[in-house]
Amino acid sequence: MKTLCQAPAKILLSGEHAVVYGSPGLSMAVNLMTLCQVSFCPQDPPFIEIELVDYQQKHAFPFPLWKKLAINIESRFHLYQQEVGSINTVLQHPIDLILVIMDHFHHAYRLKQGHWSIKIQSHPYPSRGLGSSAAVILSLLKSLVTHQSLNISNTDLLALAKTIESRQHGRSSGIDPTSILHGGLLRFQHHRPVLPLETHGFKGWLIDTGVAHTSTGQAVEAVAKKFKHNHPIWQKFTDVTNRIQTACETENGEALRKSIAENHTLLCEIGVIPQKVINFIAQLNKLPCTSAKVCGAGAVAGQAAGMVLCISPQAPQAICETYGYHFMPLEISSQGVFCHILESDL
Ligand SMILES: C[C@@](O)(CCO)CC(=O)[O-]
Repeated sequence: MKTLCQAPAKILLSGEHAVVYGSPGLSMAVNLMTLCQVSFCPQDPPFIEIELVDYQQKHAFPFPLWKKLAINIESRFHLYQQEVGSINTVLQHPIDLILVIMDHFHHAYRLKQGHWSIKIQSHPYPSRGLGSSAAVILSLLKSLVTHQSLNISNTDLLALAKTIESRQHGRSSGIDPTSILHGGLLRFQHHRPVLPLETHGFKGWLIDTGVAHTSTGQAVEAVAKKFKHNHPIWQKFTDVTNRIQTACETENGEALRKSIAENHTLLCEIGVIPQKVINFIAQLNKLPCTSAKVCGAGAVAGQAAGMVLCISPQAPQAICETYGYHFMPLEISSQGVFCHILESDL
């Protein structure tokens, strides 16, 4: 069998970092696709071939080697959990994420023995807070589920995706995989059902400030050191998220822009927005009917912070040109991850 799975990217309208501490978050799936092509041949000797198109890498692992490498990664994760190592020591190479996905899938559902061939290609904006790891995780898990004809609930799939994403983020709230699985705009909160929301005539732009100098895991780790679980800032995030949700539901553009600006201020307070991006957003916010915020984990070092979401009727061309930033219209993906069967076994 041969399959092709497509997973959208995600942006956060509100609640990044705060969701890790139980606050609600609002996330939106966007039309920047990660592609995962998988073929399986049961007759061949057990073997996993992996091509990472973005890194121009091809790897091949006999089953015992893959399992040994996966055990090493899990050991590093346990050291991180015991506060012996930093989160960045866990997944050390792009291939490590794939090995961990295969390993966790195998433990949960037993990977079929045979020749697996996996090819993954992300959209052109990785490491910008668009949920690239979650898109890789879900597109590959969905591929394996399709190949093995498994009947797995969304809850079980998301629990597995969140466990795997923790190897990348340290603490994963699960908002990125949830958003990528469902598509559209949704409200996410730990221990609460996911609430799909209408997008109405949501108009915005995505502006690329460049690859964040620190990973999502490092940003989450740095925030956790300064802001504990019971810090009052998380309630402020909750309040602003509720206001953004109401503004979306009532199509109140002015209230939406005001709350997006408040959310940006909170992100500055927790220290995940570099000064250059703070200056840039201040310029954007001076334009009529415009407000902007970083829409992923941000960065705790360097000058770039990944993607900025700019809510505005007009394209932010002049200011982006001054900063040398590329921008594009925001395109919502109403559909979450989905798989096509390119060749069946029959
Ligand atoms: C920074 C964070 O809150 C959002 C990343 O998109 C991490 C998470 O919730 O897993």
